[in-house]
Amino acid sequence: VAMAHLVAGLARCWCPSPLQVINFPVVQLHMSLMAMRASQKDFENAMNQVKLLKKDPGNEVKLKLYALYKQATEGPCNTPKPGVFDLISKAKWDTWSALGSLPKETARQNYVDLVSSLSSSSKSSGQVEPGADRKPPGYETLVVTSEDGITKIMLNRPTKKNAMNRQMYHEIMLALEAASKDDSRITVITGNGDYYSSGNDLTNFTDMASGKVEELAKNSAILLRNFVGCFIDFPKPLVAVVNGPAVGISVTTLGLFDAVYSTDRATFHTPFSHLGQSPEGCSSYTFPRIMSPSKATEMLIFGKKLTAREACAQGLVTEVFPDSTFQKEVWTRLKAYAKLPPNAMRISKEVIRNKEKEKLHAINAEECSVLQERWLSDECMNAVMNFLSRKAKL
Ligand SMILES: CCCCCCCCCCC/C=C/C(=O)SCCNC(=O)CCNC(=O)[C@H](O)C(C)(C)COP(=O)(O)OP(=O)(O)OC[C@H]1O[C@@H](n2cnc3c(N)ncnc32)[C@H](O)[C@@H]1OP(=O)(O)O
Repeated sequence: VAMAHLVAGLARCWCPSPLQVINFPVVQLHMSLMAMRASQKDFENAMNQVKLLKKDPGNEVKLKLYALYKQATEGPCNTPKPGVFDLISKAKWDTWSALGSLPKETARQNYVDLVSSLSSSSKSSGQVEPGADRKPPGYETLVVTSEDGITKIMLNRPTKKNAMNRQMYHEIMLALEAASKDDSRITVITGNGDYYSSGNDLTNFTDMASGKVEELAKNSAILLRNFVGCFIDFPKPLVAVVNGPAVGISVTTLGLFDAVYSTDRATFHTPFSHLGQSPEGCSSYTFPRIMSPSKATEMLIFGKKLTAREACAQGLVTEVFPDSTFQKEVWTRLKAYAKLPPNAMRISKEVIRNKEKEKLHAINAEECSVLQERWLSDECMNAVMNFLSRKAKL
């Protein structure tokens, strides 16, 4: 966020037009950041402090520490990706790779900052209620609960309209993996607050300021491909409870859900051309099939925003409910569905979806590779800088 503000600040102060922003502030940005970087001594102290932590910081934080340590000591991840079944090594590899080309010095500073925040929260743990430190580790960007046969994954960055930062992409993958194996029968994704999700967090692009943009784009394409792959492969009925407007990737992935229930307050739009980007989430294949090629063009190429009722008429949304009764009606219905025999539901999903899986994985791979190029284009860079410098609302 600090980086985003810096970049936005630079854009406003030094450039009359956002079109000129991309190339030159990077060096100055680097220099000002260098001044506040941690020394090797600070880094070593932080490594010792980690061993003294009284409270287990939880798996997410441990993964983050691991990735930052590796990045600070070895640089970007270039080891082969572990197999899909080696979950722990894969989670470690994913977290490290997601750091892209983050410079070693920045990783060292981030590691020191993270340890320092853990140490201060661990010092104050004497004031919290007894036993609180035995709470199971949770997610930072999600609230995941399981009851009445339903696992609910709630996107939980309401002040950012549930924009998906890198952490959220990783956490959604982990939550889907866990939900696929727990004893729930249906999995639901929904949002906290007034938005379902505003799509990709555009501050994800601020890492571009640290150089090695090609590598960052490549790692982001891998992240996106894995993320969408989890939706393609999800084995149980997956339902979206769209509690408010949805943008970008939160719309395209709806084509991979088994049912989509929406409040009448929601809107659906994919401003890819406005952002110099191209469709993802397999929407280049699912949308023309769901809603006809020309309606898909209006959404995916021209960025037309649909109301919930329009999205329902075009088949993207299963049913629309008045906002005042939305939560009550949808959850009553889902609880009833969750009483159905789980094996029958899972096998029926397999019969419906399995024919398409291979095709969808191929489409996903192609979309990600096209996007990887798009992210490096001037059109995309300029659109993101526009948003970060508050010149455009999409
Ligand atoms: C090489 C790098 C690659 C990057 C990583 C790739 C990973 C995979 C990428 C997958 C491809 C996905 C594509 C998409 O999803 S495209 C869609 C992207 N989303 C947008 O373009 C929406 C942008 N947001 C807006 O237009 C408006 O914020 C919105 C209309 C959603 C709401 O407007 P409103 O006026 O009601 O509210 P605010 O703008 O004041 O928002 C409140 C705060 O939330 C922040 N916000 C909202 N959305 C985003 C977002 N998408 N990214 C970052 N931040 C967001 C907003 O800035 C406000 O923050 P502050 O309070 O701090 O100002």
